[in-house]
Amino acid sequence: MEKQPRLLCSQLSVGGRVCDVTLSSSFLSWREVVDSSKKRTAANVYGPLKAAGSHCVPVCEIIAIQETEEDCPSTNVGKWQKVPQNPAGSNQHAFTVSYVERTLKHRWRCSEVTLHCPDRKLCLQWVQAIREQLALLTIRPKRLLVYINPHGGKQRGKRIYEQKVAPIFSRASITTDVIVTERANHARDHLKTEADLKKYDGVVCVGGDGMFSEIMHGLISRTQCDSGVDQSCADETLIPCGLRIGIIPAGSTDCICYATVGCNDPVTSALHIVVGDSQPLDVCSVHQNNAFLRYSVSLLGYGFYGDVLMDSERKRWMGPARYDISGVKTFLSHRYYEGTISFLPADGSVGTPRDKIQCRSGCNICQLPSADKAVYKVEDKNKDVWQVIRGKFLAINAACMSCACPRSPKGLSPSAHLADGTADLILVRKCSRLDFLRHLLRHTNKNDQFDHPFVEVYRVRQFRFTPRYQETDSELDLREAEGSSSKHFFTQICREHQACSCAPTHSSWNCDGEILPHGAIQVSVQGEQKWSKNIPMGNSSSEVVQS
Ligand SMILES: CCCCCCCCCCCCC/C=C/[C@@H](O)[C@H](COP(=O)(O)O)NC(=O)CCCCC
Ligand SMILES: Nc1ncnc2c1ncn2[C@@H]1O[C@H](COP(=O)(O)OP(=O)(O)O)[C@@H](O)[C@H]1O
Ligand SMILES: [Ca+2]
Repeated sequence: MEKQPRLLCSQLSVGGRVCDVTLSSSFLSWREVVDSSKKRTAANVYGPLKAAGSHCVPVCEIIAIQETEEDCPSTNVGKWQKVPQNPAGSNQHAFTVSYVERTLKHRWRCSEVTLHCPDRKLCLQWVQAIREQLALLTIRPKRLLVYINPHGGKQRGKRIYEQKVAPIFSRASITTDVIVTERANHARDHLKTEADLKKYDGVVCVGGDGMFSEIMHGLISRTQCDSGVDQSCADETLIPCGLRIGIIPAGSTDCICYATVGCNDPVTSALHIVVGDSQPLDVCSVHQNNAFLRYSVSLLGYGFYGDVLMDSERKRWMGPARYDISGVKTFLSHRYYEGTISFLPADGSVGTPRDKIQCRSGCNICQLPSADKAVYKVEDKNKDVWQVIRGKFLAINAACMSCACPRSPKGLSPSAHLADGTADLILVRKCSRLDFLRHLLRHTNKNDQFDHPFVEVYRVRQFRFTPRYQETDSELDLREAEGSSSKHFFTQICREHQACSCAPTHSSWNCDGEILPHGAIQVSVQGEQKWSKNIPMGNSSSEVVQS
């Protein structure tokens, strides 16, 4: 730890023990004063007593500070009144500091410590000094606009917010305007046209990926509209949004929260929001022939995940279990889809989907500014050449981030980066049910899900997909020229007789958990530099923050 100039240093009492308490611009620390004249015991000869009595909290992780009023019942009047509470018996002036404590599996909790002072003047001096340090943390939000989807996940959004999140915001003196949505797209429309965004430092989404997507669409559309940017043009440079989005997980998959924070725990997310953590995210824009369709930040999946979603929407009443039932049903149906995928590969400097590098908060690759990425460029002849793959697929997935979630803790693409300007394109070709099951099961364990001959994965900047039934005559002719003449004859019959029994099967896209019925799409990953302000709050990996 780098030595910081001390702002304040006193001997205060913590839990009945006298401690040296120090405040610097970076840390608040307290260490029990060990009486050297005390007889040495086995416990303190080797130092554990001293170590156990030593604590250090980064100032940036202090949630709040307040003067403590210590009350206890008076015996004669039956009322509560202030009495001295210091076990040392010498004072009644204390202040309480609430701070972040890291627990297992990336979870954060709010802890408290009460420090007793010998007099009020010193107590106020400490409260003032800590408040001044907190006031310097300007990245922290003060006013938030909160949208709650009461029907997401197990329908616990409202309760989660009221019981677990609101008390933390209130302790951190964050003021909120809360809107419980009354219909799908309520939050999106409100953000797009009505909300007075100047009043807020951020927007909070209480719900799942679908709800996050609604809010993201509202904010992006509002910003583009205010700036006169036409979203329907696939090549248009988008204007960054000025507000961050915080996620309180209360949905069914919560993959955007899980993949960014490392867990789907509402208290952890609330604490990340309070301390002002942020993480830029890549956003994919999805178009069809110059018509804007949607944005995506997690999964764009055609075939298997599109079909799971389509089936699961009819079972919403089941809550998150709908995905398991629809997953099994879709797996058993074993449908495959034919089509053409073309993609623009990413530059080699952003790594590969199989390099086993895990993206974390502060990731080196995501932090490279785009100009530096160009300097690092590995000369790659294929860089600007579209690659084309035709075939029969069980699933075509594009993951802008790992898509880690409780069902798959490492995710669909474990090495995908959060903000590198690329997506991982995963093609699962037609294979046997058993092979597909092997592939799916590898999402739930440590084995490499890409290590199958029928799975291909590419890191891409853009891609296009055209299902066979939407291919133009010239595309079909090209394909048929590659195939046999009998195939050509067969295809002609099918194209001319739409009602024949061999009509192609259609899937739809799963776009962050929302159904996109369009088959043919064009997708571009908007570089993170364009989205550096449109970021979820509450999403740094604790492993990095701890280091
Ligand atoms: C037989 C064992 C099968 C195990 C398969 C496990 C594979 C899990 C991969 C999960 C990828 C999740 C990608 C996330 C997508 C979400 O955006 C989306 C919407 O989330 P929400 O709004 O919170 O509901 N969720 C899904 O599409 C669910 C996919 C579940 C597939 C089983
Ligand atoms: N009040 C509401 N009533 C019905 N649907 C809503 C409401 N608010 C939001 N939605 C929609 O619910 C869908 C699912 O929301 P989400 O929070 O992602 O839950 P889940 O993770 O269970 O799918 C989203 O498409 C969102 O637009
Ligand atoms: Ca990415």
